[in-house]
Amino acid sequence: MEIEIKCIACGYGKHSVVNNFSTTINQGDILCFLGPNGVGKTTLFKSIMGLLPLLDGQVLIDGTDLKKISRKKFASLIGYVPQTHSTPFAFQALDVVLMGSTARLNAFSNPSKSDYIKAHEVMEQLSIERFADKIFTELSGGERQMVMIARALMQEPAFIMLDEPTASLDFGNQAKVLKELKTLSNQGIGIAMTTHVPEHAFLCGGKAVLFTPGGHALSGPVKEILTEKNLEKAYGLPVAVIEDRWHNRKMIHCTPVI
Ligand SMILES: Nc1ncnc2c1ncn2[C@@H]1O[C@H](COP(=O)(O)OP(=O)(O)OP(=O)(O)O)[C@@H](O)[C@H]1O
Repeated sequence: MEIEIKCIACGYGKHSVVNNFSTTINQGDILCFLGPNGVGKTTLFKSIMGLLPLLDGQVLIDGTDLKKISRKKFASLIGYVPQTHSTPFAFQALDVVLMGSTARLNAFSNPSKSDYIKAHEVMEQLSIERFADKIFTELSGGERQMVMIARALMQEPAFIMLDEPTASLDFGNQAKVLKELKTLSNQGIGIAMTTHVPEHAFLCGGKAVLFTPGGHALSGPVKEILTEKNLEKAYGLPVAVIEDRWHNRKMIHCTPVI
């Protein structure tokens, strides 16, 4: 299964932010989107998710135009973890995770016993089982982030799109989320995520899309795209990309030169 993004333009009203952008996401891929603030990564993700109307182009899932896919079917194909998440109601974290299963339910049906079992399993997988009974709005930003990833996993989607999934996480939880995303991609789920940390893209392996300030996108294997030259072009300052070895493991560090 693949998501084909074909020459899309997206933005607000008549104002386009991203123009003529194309890429393909296959199941099992990890595709990291990088680029400076305001270049249009969130706008692009919202447009792919159908939350903003496309100004031009098409998003095809296995050749079928997104517009022809029902919302219910779509939810079973792509899970979405937005950048900010708030809920006006005092739901328990477990309820928020269970909301992921509503994609598969009818309008008036309640989650089944197996949905509850699965929700607990997913929370355990992400080491957040201890938050199950806590009120979502009373969790920290990072804890809420993990709950939202669990909610996306409840949908059992073929793809997950995550907008800055590591943004408010501590050092350890950032690594835990990246490791989890790698595991999910090894299990065949296609992952698309935005990040402001080039090292995270190197840790994930896979492919990268790097937007430069003019909105031009470079895409390809991470090592070919996140070069010193391209990163300097994107962020407007020299960047050192250093290959290293640690206990026989290849590591890549990425540091701005200030
Ligand atoms: N609701 C909106 N209406 C009009 N313009 C918007 C709206 N939301 C965002 N924009 C504009 O669209 C542009 C792209 O914003 P977007 O949030 O997609 O960037 P981004 O690359 O995700 O940024 P960041 O890395 O800071 O999250 C920005 O210039 C922003 O001001």
